Amino acid sequence: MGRPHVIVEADTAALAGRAAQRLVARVTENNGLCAICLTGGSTPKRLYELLATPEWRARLPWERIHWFIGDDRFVPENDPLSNIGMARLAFLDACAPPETIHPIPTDTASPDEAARLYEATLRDFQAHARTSDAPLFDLVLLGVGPDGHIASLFPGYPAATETQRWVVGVPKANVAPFVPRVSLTLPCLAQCREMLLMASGAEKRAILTRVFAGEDLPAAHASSKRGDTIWLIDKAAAPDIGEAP
Ligand SMILES: O=C(O)[C@H](O)[C@@H](O)[C@H](O)[C@H](O)COP(=O)(O)O
Repeated sequence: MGRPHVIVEADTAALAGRAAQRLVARVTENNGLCAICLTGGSTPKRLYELLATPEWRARLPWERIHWFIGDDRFVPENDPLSNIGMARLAFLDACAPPETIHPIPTDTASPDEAARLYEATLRDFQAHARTSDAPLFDLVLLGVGPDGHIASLFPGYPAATETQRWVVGVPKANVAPFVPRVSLTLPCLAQCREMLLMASGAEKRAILTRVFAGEDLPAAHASSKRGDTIWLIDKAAAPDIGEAP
């Protein structure tokens, strides 16, 4: 990848505020139905909680924003490991009309079956709810794991190099304890006006150094094919790559 566009904020609270501003900007520039792809993890949780506060809640046209999830564990939504469950608790259930929330269907027979159904949901949404020239998503949010994974695309596993399918089952990966997962793929995540990758804390500095050096890692291959790719990080996570713009 080329040198990424990097925004460095002072701390996690400032990072969440900047992410909320960008989300509002993406929604405001689209007068039709908006589509936002959420992610799991601790960093975005701060953003989600911020969106539920009266100040930010009032700034969003909730009835025309549709919420998807970039990956999830194959567990019920009320399991503490569920990404959509976390997002529901943090803001969706309080703010978003139920029909605008699109979870990965984990009450199905297998992760592969869930992937097939979710891909059909996404393709149907793009065909019928988006205007013909719009990419699938207005905004894709992502976090990065210490091994350079994004969503559930782990380095060295087939899901990370999938080129055709939009959603895949992830039956194993080198994390313990592992729970089978379902993940959007790089070609699916790339269909967005903005990809916003968030990372905070000193424990992310080493992996960001490797990603920004262009190592062969899923996080280094993640980019928007239809718009901007932005890394939003805090000072503690920032590698020594020069001054932020
Ligand atoms: O379900 C998950 O855990 C995510 O989808 C995963 O890709 C996450 O975004 C990264 O592991 C970063 O997580 P943190 O923000 O918690 O470090």
